[in-house]
Amino acid sequence: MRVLGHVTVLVNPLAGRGRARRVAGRAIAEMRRCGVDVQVVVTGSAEHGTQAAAAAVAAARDAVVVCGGDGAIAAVLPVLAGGTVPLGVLAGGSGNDFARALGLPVRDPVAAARVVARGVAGRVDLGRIGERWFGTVVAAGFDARVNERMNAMTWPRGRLRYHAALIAELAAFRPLPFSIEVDGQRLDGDAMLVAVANTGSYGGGMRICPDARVDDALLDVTVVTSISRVKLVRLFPSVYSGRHVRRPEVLTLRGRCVRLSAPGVIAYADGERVGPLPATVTAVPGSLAVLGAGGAGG
Ligand SMILES: Nc1ncnc2c1ncn2[C@@H]1O[C@H](COP(=O)(O)OP(=O)(O)OP(=O)(O)O)[C@@H](O)[C@H]1O
Repeated sequence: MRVLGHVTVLVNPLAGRGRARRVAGRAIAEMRRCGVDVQVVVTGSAEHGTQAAAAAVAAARDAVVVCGGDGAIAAVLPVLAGGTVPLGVLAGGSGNDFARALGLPVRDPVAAARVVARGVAGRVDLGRIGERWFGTVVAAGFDARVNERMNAMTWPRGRLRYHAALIAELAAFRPLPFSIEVDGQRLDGDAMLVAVANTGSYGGGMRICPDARVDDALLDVTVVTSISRVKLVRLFPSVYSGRHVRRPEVLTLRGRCVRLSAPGVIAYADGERVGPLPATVTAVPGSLAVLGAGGAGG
């Protein structure tokens, strides 16, 4: 087996509420056992992650490996996008939707370490929202509001906080007047949410755009049109299977360039706050080299 020479592992200690630290311990030991020279940087912020990735590329390391979740991966995309230094992923976040979409191991740190050590990279698409790169999904509307509300809460912890934010937002939410343009085709109307996806899921397996593929050079768009709260609650469980897209109140679109506008609506990408709409989202085919990519679709 050919083994990768020198890699830098960036550990996000916040990811997965501490899970990344445990994953890092096991995965790094396995990489070293395989003969990889591993330099470890525990990063204190997303900015620190970006800087450490830039330093690794400048130092001609063979790969930048992120031990964290989708947010920590997003932090290194400005450095790695468009280049040849591959990203390695040791899934240590709560959701790990990017790793899932690439078919990388998300529950087995030793298996993830072996994928990195093998050193075989494939290229996948990324998206851009404005000037910012993303790997998974841009969310705007109800789901982004839940995210926004959850980030402002300090209690309860974990999954419960998500559900508490969801219920609170549901009580307050009104449909939003969106304008959506996909490759020049415009659609105006009230909607609960719009998601623009490079890969199929967000939030740890919620398959909001279930047919999105990371290597098709296209973005998938899911629009949940204006529906009652009761219908929205009923729709929610089907997002886990992706069956919601079969319902008449859900529209799906596909294209290379998506323009979104809706007054006062905040966009999120890779679970991180981007800012208020309007925004232009584009697909950038083959822009990221990833170790072990090419195993799965999503
Ligand atoms: N390299 C980094 N080092 C430290 N903190 C980071 C880094 N990258 C991002 N962060 C911050 O840590 C938070 C959590 O990061 P991350 O997304 O990696 O884990 P997660 O939220 O548990 O996983 P997921 O996004 O897959 O659900 C981010 O919202 C961001 O504020």
